[in-house]
Amino acid sequence: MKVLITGITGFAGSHLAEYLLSRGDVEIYGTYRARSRMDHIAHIADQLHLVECELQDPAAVAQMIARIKPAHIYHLAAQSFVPASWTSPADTMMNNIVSQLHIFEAVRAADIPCKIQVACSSEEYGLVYPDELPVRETNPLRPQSPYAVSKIAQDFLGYQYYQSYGLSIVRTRTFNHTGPRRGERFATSNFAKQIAQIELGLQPPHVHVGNLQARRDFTDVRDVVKAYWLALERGVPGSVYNISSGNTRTIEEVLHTLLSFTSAPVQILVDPKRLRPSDVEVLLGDASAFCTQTGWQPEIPFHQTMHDLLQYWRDTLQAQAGEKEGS
Ligand SMILES: Nc1nc2c(ncn2[C@@H]2O[C@H](COP(=O)(O)OP(=O)(O)O[C@H]3O[C@H](CO)[C@@H](O)[C@H](O)[C@@H]3O)[C@@H](O)[C@H]2O)c(=O)[nH]1
Repeated sequence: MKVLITGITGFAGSHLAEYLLSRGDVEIYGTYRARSRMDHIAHIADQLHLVECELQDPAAVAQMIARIKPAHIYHLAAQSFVPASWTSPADTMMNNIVSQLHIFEAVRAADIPCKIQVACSSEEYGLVYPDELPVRETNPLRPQSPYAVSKIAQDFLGYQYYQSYGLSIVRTRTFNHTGPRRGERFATSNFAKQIAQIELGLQPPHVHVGNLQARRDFTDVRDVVKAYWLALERGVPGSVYNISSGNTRTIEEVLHTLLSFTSAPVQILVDPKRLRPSDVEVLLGDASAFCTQTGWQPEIPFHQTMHDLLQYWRDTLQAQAGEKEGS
């Protein structure tokens, strides 16, 4: 079976490719852009069919889908960093909404029996009241960022293309996920990188942070990509599913978990530039609909995820230092 992963060079895309390869029953195609970095997939690149494709170009997308004729599309490519959606809101809308429209239109034009997973987000819930927790798929959406609005548009377009044209679309509203290869701008990875830099003497012993009071529901990316596979194998087309762990913790707790793995003395400094115009205060998801439908359960404990993320940064920084010495 041919599967297509948009954004295969990214964080979730690279983990999904690894997971699908471990299953051994699929032929994997993946899109990247001219400026994409290949580090996350370099170790498996010879087992993938990589296709350069700008998803904002409708003709390129149509040609690519008509040629590959994938049975599954995992649409993971996106502008996924919430703060960037305030500095470049139009770019976020184009990347997230328009690219997805091009994929849907290309599948319609190719007239192929293709299942599509749309990567939506818990950010869509935005402002959630205490009596609404844990949040279910039926909760009102009260977005707190342009990014959240873009994900609501992706989500509702998925619903509408299913209703209007019968496209076999499953929407996943994934709560925060992290692990090795997480982009360094995101809180967990940013803190882990800073700690690893402090250990190596590459930065003074200060960890710079933003809003530590926000609460998030974290799942390991390696569990999340299994959920994406199950979403298309066992999910009901037209449906939307939360993917979450059912646990919430403050960002301060996340930081202290990471700090528990180091003996480096560290001072925590709040950087006002890291605060957002409006931040989602609390996210805690109810994934029971997805678990019941697909049998999915998150397996990797949060401590393990944080440990592996810190180790990822230690290894990455040491490798970079080795390269500099060698050159
Ligand atoms: N990035 C960042 N966030 C910080 C920092 N300090 C505190 N935070 C807080 O940590 C929380 C998590 O921020 P991010 O890791 O940037 O993730 P996010 O905004 O919750 O968005 C992530 O999860 C969404 C699902 O809910 C995803 O859709 C999105 O793409 C992203 O992965 C936010 O409340 C943010 O204000 C910091 O130094 N950097």
